[in-house]
Amino acid sequence: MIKEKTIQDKIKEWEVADLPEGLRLEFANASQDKLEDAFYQDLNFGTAGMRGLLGVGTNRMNIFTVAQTTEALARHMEKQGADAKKRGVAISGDSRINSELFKKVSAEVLRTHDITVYLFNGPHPTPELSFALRYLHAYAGIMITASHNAKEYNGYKLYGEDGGQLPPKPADEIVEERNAITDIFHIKQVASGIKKIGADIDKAYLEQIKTITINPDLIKKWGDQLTISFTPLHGAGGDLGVKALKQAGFNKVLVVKEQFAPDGTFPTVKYPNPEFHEVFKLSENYGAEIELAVDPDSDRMGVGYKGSDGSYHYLTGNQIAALMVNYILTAQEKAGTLPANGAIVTSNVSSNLPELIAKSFKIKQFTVLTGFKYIADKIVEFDEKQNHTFEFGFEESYGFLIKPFVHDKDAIQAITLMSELAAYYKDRDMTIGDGLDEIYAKFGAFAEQSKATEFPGEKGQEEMTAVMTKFRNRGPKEIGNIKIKIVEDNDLRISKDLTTGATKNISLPAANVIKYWLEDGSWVALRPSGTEPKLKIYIAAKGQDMQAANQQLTYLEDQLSQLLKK
Ligand SMILES: O=P(O)(O)OC[C@H]1O[C@H](O)[C@H](O)[C@@H](O)[C@@H]1O
Repeated sequence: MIKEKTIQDKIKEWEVADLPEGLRLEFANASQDKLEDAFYQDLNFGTAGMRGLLGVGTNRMNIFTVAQTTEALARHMEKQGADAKKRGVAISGDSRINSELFKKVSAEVLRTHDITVYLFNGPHPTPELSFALRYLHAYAGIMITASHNAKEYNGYKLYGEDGGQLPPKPADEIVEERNAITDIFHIKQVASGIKKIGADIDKAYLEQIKTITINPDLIKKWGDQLTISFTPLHGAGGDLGVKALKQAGFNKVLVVKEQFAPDGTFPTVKYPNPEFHEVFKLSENYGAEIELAVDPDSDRMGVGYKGSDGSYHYLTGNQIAALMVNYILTAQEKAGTLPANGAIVTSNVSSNLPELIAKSFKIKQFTVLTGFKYIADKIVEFDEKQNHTFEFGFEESYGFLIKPFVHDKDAIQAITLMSELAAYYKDRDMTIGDGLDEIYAKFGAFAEQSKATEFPGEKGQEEMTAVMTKFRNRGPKEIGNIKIKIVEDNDLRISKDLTTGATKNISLPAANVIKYWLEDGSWVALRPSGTEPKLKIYIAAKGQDMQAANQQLTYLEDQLSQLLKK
């Protein structure tokens, strides 16, 4: 039994350790509060692996915590046998501060265990790493990125041999290995025998991207006219993004120059997050018909379009997904390529509209928990059972996957499809917004929103747990004047119908999510984020038309915030 170290034990160890200059200075100047936050835990493994502030401490991203986690992966692989080690690990990273350094440390730790290492040269997108894993037949993958977080953060995503983010079981095993590594300052590293990759994988990945195009004639018709602005937000996706659009036949791509070069300080944006409209400020100057933005590791995409009034409008992740599902299935039906056993996969806090659209084409829908790894799991299951053709996967948090040659969300695929979709509406003399209205008229109006409240630090964690417990214990019967019909408590994995009292088991794994289905078909859900110290609140309001749905959304938002204050 290893005795757990106290915060003070850990601080003492770091005090005498041989730290690089930057970390040493930070340590020396840190306040007591800061030190406590930096040492109260080892960096958490959440929805998307390990993510945290750069800096000194066990609760921070630095060369020591990165080496420790990689050593844990290596020990885990030793236990899997010679084949796993021979197949090896592919390592990539985005443009963030220290991404290159952490890639190097990871590579060198693995090499001491004689594990094959494929190291991407320079910044590359996350979906490309996912693709590379199956392309290289590697055993695992490491992606150094903190996705869309501010520049102060970095992170470490672990991938399995199927190209998906590591599911909870192996992730837990690696965390256990990590806990057993008590001296994190003397983890061995060797620099020899690292295989460099990059241009070769770009080429193979871009070849696959060609399969995204459904209607090449449409692109031939509009490719020289449709204007598209594209920003990688200082991240890793610029080069591949431009190449993907070019090869598909879009010749009017206006690159947002100020944000094109990889730069981990993200000089033009505070949060390089395409969920936020602010990131499009510079794009707007380019005056394009559609605006595409991808986050620094190019797994998420945001979209804006110029409305008939000449101003820009921004879509939510749910709206983008509805448009995409509608376009894919419509275009495939026309081309005669719609599969008979097609299926889409969505998370339990995402919109139901894509499901309604899919069902109108006799395409099935599957629900999973938040975390794209669960969508990837479904793809693997479809492959094994040969029972469904994967047609689309998405999460409301701006993550989309069109073709399963990647097993994670892929913004390079998404910008390619989105451009074709814009051409489809242009061909019909419509904007993307008109396209959405057409969908609402057919399937019903939905207004959705995801909001997050910050609960930082150790105290924040406790407060967030308390909010969830309070909701569970209080058991509201209505939100404002709208009755709750069904309560889904995913922690207990029980769904209860409040009108009949009947209960059903939820087949999803346990997770801290509560979802209230209201009698008018709207729903609200609460869950602590698994990547950031935030409580996420999701609202999906239904109405006769968009005005009614929006009104309902405002009403529910207001009522819910009152409930949260109680
Ligand atoms: O809501 P969270 O737990 O913070 O997760 C938000 C998102 O984080 C990462 O990007 C994961 O890859 C996604 O699958 C997930 O949806």
